[in-house]
Amino acid sequence: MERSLYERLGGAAGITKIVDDLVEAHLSNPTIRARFLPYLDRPDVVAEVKRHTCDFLGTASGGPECYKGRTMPDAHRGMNITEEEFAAAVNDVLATLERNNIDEGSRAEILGMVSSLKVEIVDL
Ligand code: HEM
Repeated sequence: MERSLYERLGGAAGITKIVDDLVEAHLSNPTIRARFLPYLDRPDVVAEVKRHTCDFLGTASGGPECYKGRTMPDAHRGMNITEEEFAAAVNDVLATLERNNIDEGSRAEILGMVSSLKVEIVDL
């Protein structure tokens, strides 16, 4: 039987590493870094958002986690995130997965999931 996406991401430990790397990638990405810089003064908030993002990925990939963060529209409402910013964030996701040796099929699955969320995140 094929391994679940959760297993292919390396389970809880693999996902934690991916989310840590993703935040670093966002902070180095000129298109979106300004959105995340203010959080550097709030390590408690960063920890909470990271934990939510791990649970979000865990829940979406078939792991035992249960996402208890806000809905995507609630988390991003009022930010006026542009299509360009959304594309930059997706690029960070794909580059981070590749850097963590996640196979191409799994990367394509995540690209599909993330792309489907665009209407819940952009222009709110
Ligand atoms: C690619 C699709 C995206 C997904 C799957 C996603 C997912 C998430 C998740 C799960 C959270 C945590 C929500 C919570 O703690 O309740 C979050 C928060 C956040 N996201 Fe996104 N996001 C995406 C795109 C973006 C983009 C494009 C930006 C900005 C350029 C962005 C900026 C933020 C910020 C600043 C927060 C923290 C909000 C706060 O705590 O006030 N996100 N996102």
